[in-house]
Amino acid sequence: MSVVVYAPASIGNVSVGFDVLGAAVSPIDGSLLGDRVEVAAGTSAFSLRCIGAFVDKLPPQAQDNIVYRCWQVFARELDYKGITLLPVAVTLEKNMPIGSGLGSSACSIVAALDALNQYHQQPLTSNELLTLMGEMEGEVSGSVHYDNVAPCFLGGLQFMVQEMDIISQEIPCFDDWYWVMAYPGIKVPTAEARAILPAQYRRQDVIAHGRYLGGFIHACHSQQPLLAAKMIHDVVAEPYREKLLPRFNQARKYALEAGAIASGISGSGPTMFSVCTNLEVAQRLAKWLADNYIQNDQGFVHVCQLDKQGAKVTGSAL
Ligand SMILES: Nc1ncnc2c1ncn2[C@@H]1O[C@H](COP(=O)(O)OP(=O)(O)O)[C@@H](O)[C@H]1O
Ligand SMILES: N[C@@H](CCOP(=O)(O)O)C(=O)O
Repeated sequence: MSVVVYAPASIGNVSVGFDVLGAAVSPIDGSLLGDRVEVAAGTSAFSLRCIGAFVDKLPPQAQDNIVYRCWQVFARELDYKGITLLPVAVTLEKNMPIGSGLGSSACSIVAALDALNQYHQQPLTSNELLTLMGEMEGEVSGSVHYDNVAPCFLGGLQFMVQEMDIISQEIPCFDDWYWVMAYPGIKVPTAEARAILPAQYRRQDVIAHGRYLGGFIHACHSQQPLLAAKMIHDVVAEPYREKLLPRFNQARKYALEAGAIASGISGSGPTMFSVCTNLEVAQRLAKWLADNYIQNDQGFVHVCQLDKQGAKVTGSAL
């Protein structure tokens, strides 16, 4: 018996909520934009086989793969609970480019921990799993943030509450929005994109950030899509990161002139997202981005919508 889990791409920050907002997305054409992990019976405590389009971008040594660390912390938690750890053979299908701004590490982390937990008949609660997921993200990016792993695991648009033992809760969003995701094909390591951010901000930026974030959350709850779109502004990270994204400003200007209602950096980049309310506009923009924002054959553009389910067990073995 084996378990295969698919974990979707995510948009960290969603521009307006640095480290506290994240959205899971999936291509409307049904193609996979996420990693898959299979856990099967092993002949030793742990083995790892890696396949997939971006397998050659992974660390060559298994012990440097975050999936291995996921198994180690999962084993730690079972030991605390006095539960027997089963020998496992793990397969990672690496479909997500690394350093992409699409939550690539989160996809592997979520798929691995969810699959290990399912294979062991779910000894850990969702909150316990999400806590481990945040710990793993902190290892690869230098500081714990949940805005990729929470939407990737739980689906939808997630707000990082982090109070009263609640890590994340879903915010109602707009299921009819089209999220055009354009990955240019170059790498921007999250850790580096976090290191360049200032330690302090001006009062006026703090006030603006509070207005945008609070306004966005209010507009989502009161279902005012155009107001929500107007609030999608990043005064925390984008002013410092845009220089890491060649052609981003021109692409964002084109997107808004072409009919997108919002556009920004996905996670720490270089992927950019643009929100459209009309499929034809989204598809026309996707074509333009493919011709003008993509920089090599590793790049791609997908028209997506919110993935409301998040991580899911899939039938097909790897
Ligand atoms: N299975 C994995 N998937 C993605 N990154 C991994 C994995 N295992 C180890 N890593 C390492 O984690 C780091 C992830 O880099 P990061 O910039 O956070 O990527 P992303 O922003 O796409 O998640 C890289 O140094 C990468 O080598
Ligand atoms: N809040 C994080 C999000 C990183 O997303 P990723 O997809 O680039 O890993 C940040 O902005 O650093």
